[in-house]
Amino acid sequence: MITLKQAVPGYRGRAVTSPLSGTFLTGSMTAVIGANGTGKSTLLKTLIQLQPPVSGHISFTEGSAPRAAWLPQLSEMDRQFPASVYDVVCMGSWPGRGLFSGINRQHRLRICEAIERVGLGKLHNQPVETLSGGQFQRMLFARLLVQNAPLVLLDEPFTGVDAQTSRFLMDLICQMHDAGQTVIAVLHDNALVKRHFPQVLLLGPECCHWGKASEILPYYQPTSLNLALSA
Ligand SMILES: Nc1ncnc2c1ncn2[C@@H]1O[C@H](COP(=O)(O)OP(=O)(O)OP(=O)(O)O)[C@@H](O)[C@H]1O
Repeated sequence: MITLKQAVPGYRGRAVTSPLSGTFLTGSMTAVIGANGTGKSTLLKTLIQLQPPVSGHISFTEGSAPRAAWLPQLSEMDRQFPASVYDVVCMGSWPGRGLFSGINRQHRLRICEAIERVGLGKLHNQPVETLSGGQFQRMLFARLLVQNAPLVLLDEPFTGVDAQTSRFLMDLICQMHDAGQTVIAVLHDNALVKRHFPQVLLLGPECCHWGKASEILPYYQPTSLNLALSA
């Protein structure tokens, strides 16, 4: 469980949201929605402790932050990185084995299973720079599967991805949730949120709303600009 008490995400003392109070229950599935620039990505970075809140508190039931897997926005990823699909998915096993220890048979099996599961079975050795947008995102999901972290943070996971792959990746997210992982995802598609996410956190310039999707979604209609930017 992650509890926010008047927590304000921001940069170098400058708030980007109004104060947030509420709880992400263990095993819950929450969509973070709101217009561009309302602080959705900044909130995820704050939850994963890449930066402290400007004010207020974030506490964790276990005492310290749970192990987290983070899928950043596509625009923050280096797609020219000289590595293969296998290399990138392999990075998901670092938290379990340490950066400098070798990979054993079990790790290799887990990595290969994840690559198969996302439908990239024939592309193990494919250089990352040659992947399509959908293949790239599938590879990052394979890395999330290998990480198998209790907390999964997804920042616009369907950006640049075709409808079929989006549906496939959404299924994977639901499977993570069914397996007990806590999922927090930034999304711009209200219909998708309504279909799959029981909880919603709506960030706005003046105030924020947090609760059941059915209660929060009527407060927010994404503009065509938001949808275009997230497509
Ligand atoms: N590294 C940074 N340093 C300072 N300000 C930043 C930094 N990154 C983002 N910001 C600012 O913080 C505010 C919130 O940005 P953020 O990316 O969190 O919004 P967002 O809701 O995720 O937007 P979008 O939907 O467009 O991705 C914006 O005004 C942005 O300019």
